Amino acid sequence: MGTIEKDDEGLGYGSSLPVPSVQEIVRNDAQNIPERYVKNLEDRSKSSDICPVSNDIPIIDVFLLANGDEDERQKLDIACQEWGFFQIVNHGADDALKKMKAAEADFFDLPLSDKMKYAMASNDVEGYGQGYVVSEDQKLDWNDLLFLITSPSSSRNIKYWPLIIPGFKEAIDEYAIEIERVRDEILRNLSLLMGEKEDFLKQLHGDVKQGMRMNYYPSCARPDLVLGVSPHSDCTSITLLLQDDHLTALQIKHEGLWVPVNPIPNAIVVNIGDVLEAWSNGKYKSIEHRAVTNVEKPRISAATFVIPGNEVELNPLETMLDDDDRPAIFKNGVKYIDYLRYTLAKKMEGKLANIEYLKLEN
Ligand SMILES: O=C(O)CCC(=O)C(=O)O
Ligand SMILES: [Fe+2]
Repeated sequence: MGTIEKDDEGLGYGSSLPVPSVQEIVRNDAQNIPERYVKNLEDRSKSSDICPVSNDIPIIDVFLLANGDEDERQKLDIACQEWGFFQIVNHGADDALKKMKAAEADFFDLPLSDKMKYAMASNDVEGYGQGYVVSEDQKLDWNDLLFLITSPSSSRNIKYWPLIIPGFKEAIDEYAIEIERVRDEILRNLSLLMGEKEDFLKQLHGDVKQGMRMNYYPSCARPDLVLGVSPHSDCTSITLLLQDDHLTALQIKHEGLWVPVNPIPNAIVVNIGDVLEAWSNGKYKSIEHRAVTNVEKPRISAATFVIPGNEVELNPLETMLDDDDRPAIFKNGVKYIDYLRYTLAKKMEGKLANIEYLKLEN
């Protein structure tokens, strides 16, 4: 099936102001950190806020889940309640994952003039640029990105796709299919855990889309002053993240401290987004996370966002409610598109500012 060329309406999700490429700033002068990237003192990473051990982040075996292993499903339940983050292994997507990482590295290796051919339009969040830039005086993250809607193929806006890179499209096609398979396995198990039929959550997404945010974090002479990505929760149902096998940079907020997510080679990091928190009436938690930078090497990551259809409502599910023990804490009737637009109109500033929009007043 061919991919349609869209008109200039964009996704209709929102927009982000154009800012310089950080990769280029570092290429021109690696020692100077422009003022716009120097975070306010209270927002910087401090060693006293970082948890010294991070071995507790759950590891889930997808092969066992797919075989109906009840213990593994219970592990998933605990992971989603207590951590909101876990790493998955035995997912069977090793080959696709390697090609995906290589294709992404090829894109950021292109000269700036080539990358700019895929720059975000002024009314869109898809394309090459930065996200969540809403004012000229806001502090910026040490990050460049390429955001693409990858599936269904009818939702792709091919003008943002760097098809000059041999194998780029094939790598994304293959990876997107593998991710859908893994996504469906996780959703199937979560449906059962939520007391629903196994295809329930998949159906609930309506016209589901997948979007991929490919992140490039240049090395930084002063990682203590900047952040790769500011603290945020994802406005997805779930997110599946590929990260560098050797650099620890992702951190999640757990019991008041930042816990580094040590990479496991070939694993995929999965996190619960705000949508699943609302559907589960708060049983499963979307977790605030951020990425820091390092002096030595650039880092790339690729987050696949599972995005429900625009009109899908974020009501807490009946099976997750109980008048006595679990009264509703999330509203009925909020449409996904309204929530997404609300979050994209603000800078990234943690989880609360977003999730409050979905919660009932107490
Ligand atoms: O690069 C990372 O490790 C995190 C990226 C992230 O949180 C995102 O793109 O939403
Ligand atoms: Fe994220």
